[in-house]
Amino acid sequence: MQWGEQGLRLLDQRRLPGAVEYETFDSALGVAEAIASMRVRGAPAIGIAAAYGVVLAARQRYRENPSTWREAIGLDLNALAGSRPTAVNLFWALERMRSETGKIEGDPEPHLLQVARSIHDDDISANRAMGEMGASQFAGASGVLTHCNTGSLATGGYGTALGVVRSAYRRGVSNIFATETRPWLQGARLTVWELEQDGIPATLIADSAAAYLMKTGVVQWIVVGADRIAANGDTANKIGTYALAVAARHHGVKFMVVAPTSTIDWTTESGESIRIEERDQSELLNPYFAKPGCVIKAWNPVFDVTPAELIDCIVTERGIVRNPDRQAMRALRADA
Ligand SMILES: CSC[C@H]1O[C@H](OP(=O)(O)O)[C@H](O)[C@@H]1O
Repeated sequence: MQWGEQGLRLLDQRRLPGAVEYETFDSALGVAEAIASMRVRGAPAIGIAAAYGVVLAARQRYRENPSTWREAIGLDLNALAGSRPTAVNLFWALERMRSETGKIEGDPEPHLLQVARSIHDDDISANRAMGEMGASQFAGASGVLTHCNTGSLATGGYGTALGVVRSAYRRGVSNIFATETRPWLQGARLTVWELEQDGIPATLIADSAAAYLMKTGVVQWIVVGADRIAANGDTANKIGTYALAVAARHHGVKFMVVAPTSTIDWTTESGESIRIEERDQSELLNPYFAKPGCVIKAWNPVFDVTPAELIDCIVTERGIVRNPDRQAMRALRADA
């Protein structure tokens, strides 16, 4: 993701790994569509893209009418907020940008661009810090399994859970596994592509092979990202994460969530209240079944919620919470 004079340049993640194709977006509505269509995806990356989308909105509305741009960008903010429902980073970034608008005199673009860039840069710094903190928990471990894509493609850079994997590899963890992560294949298309680009050896497995892999004893940790963490530590993440946590607990494998504190939603008491995005059934069903009157349908929730009691630790840039619950999570609050 790169900002330039023409706007926001995004890598179309739907085309990876076979094609590396970029597109530049010059409007907030364009960025909203890029998020909704998953050209750009991953909770932190969605938030950062939305922040740049607010810059584009302010640029456009200020040019239209310097006196009413603050009111006019409301429609753009709503479009960005409506792009995807689960990742709280999107709403955190939009509120962060909106809160700046009252401070601005004259052309809003320079000020808002500076804030968007700081959100981007802070995310990369947080990821590098979390990478080291998370990897420091792997003492004695030789194998780790990760789910979905939580790398540079899903963040401002380096990654959350995949950042921990990158740091752990440098510390000698050599058995790295990635699930394919059906149906959108973030693991099979994006995670192993990122690791190949880094020259980091890894093994792709079918989602359905994960429990069997844990039974072999070759992995000691599961490390995943998050889209929304509730105040009690319940964590919404890519569909399949909950099953991994259940199998991990059964097999004595440790379970780590890695996410910046912008992923924690303090207004949501528990995972029961987290809205789970359901995407079109065409992302799951073979085109053969896309015919009038077909009796076969698909249910395509793309996130699930892992209860805090199945999570051994949550790694954030503000520190690590072990055995998360409501009380333990309070240490991560900004006012803690
Ligand atoms: C650090 S990415 C967090 C999170 O976002 C991914 O979802 P999606 O690919 O649908 O945007 C996945 O749940 C990752 O774990």
